[in-house]
Amino acid sequence: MDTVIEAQDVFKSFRDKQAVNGVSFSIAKGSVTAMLGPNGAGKTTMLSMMLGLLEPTQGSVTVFGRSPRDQAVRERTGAMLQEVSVMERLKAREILSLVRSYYPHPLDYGQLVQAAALGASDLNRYADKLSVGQKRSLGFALAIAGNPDLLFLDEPTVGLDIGARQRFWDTVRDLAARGKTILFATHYLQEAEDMADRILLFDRGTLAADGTPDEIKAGIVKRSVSFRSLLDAASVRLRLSAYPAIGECLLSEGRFHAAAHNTDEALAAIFASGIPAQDIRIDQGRLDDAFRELIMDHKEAM
Ligand SMILES: Nc1ncnc2c1ncn2[C@@H]1O[C@H](COP(=O)(O)OP(=O)(O)OP(=O)(O)O)[C@@H](O)[C@H]1O
Repeated sequence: MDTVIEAQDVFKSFRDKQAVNGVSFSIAKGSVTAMLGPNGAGKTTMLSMMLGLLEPTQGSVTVFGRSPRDQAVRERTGAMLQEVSVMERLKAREILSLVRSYYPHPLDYGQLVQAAALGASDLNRYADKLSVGQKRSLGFALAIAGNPDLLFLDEPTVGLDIGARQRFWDTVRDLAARGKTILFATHYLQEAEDMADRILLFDRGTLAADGTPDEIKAGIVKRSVSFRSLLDAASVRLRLSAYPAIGECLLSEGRFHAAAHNTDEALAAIFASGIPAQDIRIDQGRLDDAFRELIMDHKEAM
């Protein structure tokens, strides 16, 4: 594995606040990783250390085998942070050209305009007069202006409408297909599930989980089979109790929900039990349930 980022036992404290508390991971070249976690979990602090904007209090972070502050590393790295500040008294097109000129091998101007999704008249406007969403799209174009090998995005789609969000992820997909390494922090579980091949789940400064979206779901998501039946709850539970494939069976709003690790075996058990079951559904569980559960388990363990 070609390692692009290596974080080893990283701690970061601000006065008496422990923002990152012993985090280790490595990021492989060409991977798309989502950093998930509730507010204040330490995602931005971790990103800032990978960008060389903050120094760890303890532990080490290397990018391309060097310090994130190294000039050679900075030239290969792009970042879109939560607060996109645009230079005053410069038009959008002027900022794009200026930022391109900082880099030895910038992306094509046309590609940047496409990523910024700005029309000719908006490109001619002063950047500080653009809407919040347009500023963020411009911020994204600036992040990729240097044709970076590594891209950091901190909650990149906040404030973008559906169309802009779609365009944004299409561009990210293109970049990933070209072997770029991408790390993004998000609160949107669906984005993490759709876009990332790996999720780092942060909770109060530590890593609560690390795996593919499927692994995270498989580890903790409760699958169940639900159905309606004219039989009463006691009879249903009594009949199902003979089948180890079925866990707890709850009755909610007229539906029985039978917990099961293997829903095929659970279905077979329901049929074998002779329970007259109707309107049978299989629920494979959802990532946001998994996420909530992980955070809860993690809190209890701490
Ligand atoms: N410069 C700072 N000085 C003091 N405390 C800070 C500083 N930066 C971050 N913190 C604290 O460190 C903790 C982690 O913050 P961080 O911004 O990394 O979380 P986050 O996971 O990115 O949250 P969010 O999802 O809200 O952006 C928080 O309690 C925050 O208040």
